[in-house]
Amino acid sequence: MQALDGGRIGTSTVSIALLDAETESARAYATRLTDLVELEREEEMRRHEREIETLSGREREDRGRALLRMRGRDEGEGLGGHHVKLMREQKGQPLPDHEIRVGDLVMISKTDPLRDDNPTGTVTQVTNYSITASFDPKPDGWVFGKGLRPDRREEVVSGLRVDLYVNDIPYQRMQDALAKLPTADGALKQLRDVSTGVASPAATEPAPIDDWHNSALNDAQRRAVRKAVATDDVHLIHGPPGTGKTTTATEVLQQCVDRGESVLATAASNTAVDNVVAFLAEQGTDVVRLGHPARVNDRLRTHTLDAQIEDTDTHRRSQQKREKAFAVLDRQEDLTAPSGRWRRGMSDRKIKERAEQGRGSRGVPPERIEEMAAWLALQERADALFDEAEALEQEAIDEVLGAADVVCSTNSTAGSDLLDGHTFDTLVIDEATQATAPSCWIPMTHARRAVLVGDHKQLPPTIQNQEAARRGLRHTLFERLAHHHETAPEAPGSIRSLLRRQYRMHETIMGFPNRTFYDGRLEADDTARHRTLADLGVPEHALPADERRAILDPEASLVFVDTSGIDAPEHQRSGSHSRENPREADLIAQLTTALLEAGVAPSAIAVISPYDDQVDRIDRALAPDGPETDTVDGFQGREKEIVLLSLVHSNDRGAIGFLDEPRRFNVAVTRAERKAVVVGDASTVAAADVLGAFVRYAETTGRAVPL
Ligand SMILES: Nc1ncnc2c1ncn2[C@@H]1O[C@H](COP(=O)(O)OP(=O)(O)OP(=O)(O)O)[C@@H](O)[C@H]1O
Repeated sequence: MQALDGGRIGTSTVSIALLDAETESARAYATRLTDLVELEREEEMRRHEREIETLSGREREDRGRALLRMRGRDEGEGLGGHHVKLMREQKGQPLPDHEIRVGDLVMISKTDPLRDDNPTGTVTQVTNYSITASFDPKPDGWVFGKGLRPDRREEVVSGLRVDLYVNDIPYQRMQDALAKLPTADGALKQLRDVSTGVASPAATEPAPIDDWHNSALNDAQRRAVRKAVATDDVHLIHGPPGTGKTTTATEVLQQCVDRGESVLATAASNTAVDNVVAFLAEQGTDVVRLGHPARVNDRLRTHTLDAQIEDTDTHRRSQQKREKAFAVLDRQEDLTAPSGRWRRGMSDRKIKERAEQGRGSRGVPPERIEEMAAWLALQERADALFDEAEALEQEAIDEVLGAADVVCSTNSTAGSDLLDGHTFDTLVIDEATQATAPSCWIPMTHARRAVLVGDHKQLPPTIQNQEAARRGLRHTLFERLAHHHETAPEAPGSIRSLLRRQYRMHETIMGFPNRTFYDGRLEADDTARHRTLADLGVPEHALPADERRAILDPEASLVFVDTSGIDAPEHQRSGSHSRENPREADLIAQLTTALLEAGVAPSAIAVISPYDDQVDRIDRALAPDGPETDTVDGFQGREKEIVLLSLVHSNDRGAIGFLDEPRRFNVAVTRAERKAVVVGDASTVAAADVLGAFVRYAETTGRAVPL
């Protein structure tokens, strides 16, 4: 092989690289991942098809994935094909809430949404009143309401249905990022080769740091920051729940800012990004959060790019230009537009020439021509003003991005046009073990080096297609890097830092995940070890005298409430894939109310459940200004003094659905600081290994309260 290397076969040069079963060439790696992303995309389409089959149009509209009673207007040829504007049949009616966004694929149908020949198009614009999509080829006439009613007097009102078919943008961005890998050079090539195991990470000495933003960091956290800040390519920060991964990542970001670097921080989910933004903002770092303000936590809206742009003078100037443009367009109203009847085939240039000469043309009187020329002049003026407004808007964006210390976004949004051409000195991906490799590559193509933070014992990325999962999409970049460059975290050249001391949970809450998931290597910091509700000044006598007192006892930090003795069956709403348990929801509402009445602040409590429908039910049972409610997946990375968890499942089959993923249960029980109350039916859930072990742990070490 050595003899062959560098030689020629025909016109090709032979290059021999060392590959084993686990290392792939860059091209093979990118191609494989691109194929897996495509499988995911197809799976999403199939899921929409299945939902279209099983739900009525009205039900799908209620979920925001279809729009009924629509009509189409032909907008002519444009970028990407033939444009059609879709609006409610009734003029001027706004669209209901929906999930359809620019870049999504939508399908139009009239009688049967499952017909193979229904046109599909890409959404190019969304307003409160309309969706515009481009189609190639041009859809048939029925889409534009062409045709006559049987009485042949009036145009048919279309009665169209628009269905969300696939949210294409994230897939496109992943594939665009992967497409850059085979021909990458410089920093991206090194990141790629270290990730595929072809190259070794560059050896660096930990950076000396004297000024810490967070002086509370422990030795392991400081070591992790020193190594991350010094790395030339990749560093991994690994730690169980509450060990301060996000805290450490925040320090890494701030140290990089201090060194004058440009910094990008991302995560797969909006919640995780919000979490990083909150940490940074708390420390007074200037952050700008990319992404649609509607998907950003209310408290953090002021950090969004949109909000910050609105505060700039440049944006105000842009708005003024826009207003002027509209005023100019208003003046057109009194003039004759150069449309079919008066234009008579004349080009714009011809109209202007004739107007200058004061001449008419083929039955169009000179005064009409003059009006049309004036109309055209106003149009040009308005167009120029709109262009200037747009340029100023771009300037405002650049201003805000340039002034920010740290840019934060989801992995996917890092692939938006906003960051086109931007390369950041350092990228930090939080909760990287919850992101697929293609998702991480989106921000990685914008970075010189990357710090990945995660814990592979918490929730993995959601993968919809089983084949894609099996063929490797479930292995995250974090895991792959850890695997390729496996050395003890303490070893000098290791690319991995391990955090072990947790600052969140009372030791009884920590005990179960520690023995089940972390081989007993987790230790509780003294500040957290003995924290209970009693420290918050909740007196036992303030609690109700019924069985709730045993459950809410301030000294009991881990309580399992067993509903197997009462009639509390799970339910499934019709058409829903989710689950709910009304009795559990009522019980949780009563427990929460008792806590609030005993003086606990709503902000100290969170109620979580694996199921959306149960969260929704509990949410409705609580007062609007009551505690936060969320799914377990949505609450990953978060913490609260008291967490109530509703397991939901109660059936004769021992079926536990979402809870069959032990990592989801790990996330769920590790959110509480002082008190975790888990409500569930032991006779159902204990059939599963991990949950069975948890019930036994609660009986022996925590507290079990049978109802
Ligand atoms: N060195 C420290 N001293 C005191 N408190 C700390 C320290 N490090 C972290 N904490 C606190 O511990 C809690 C958990 O930290 P953080 O959210 O960063 O952990 P995490 O590892 O990211 O958790 P998760 O895995 O659940 O996302 C936070 O309240 C944080 O302020």
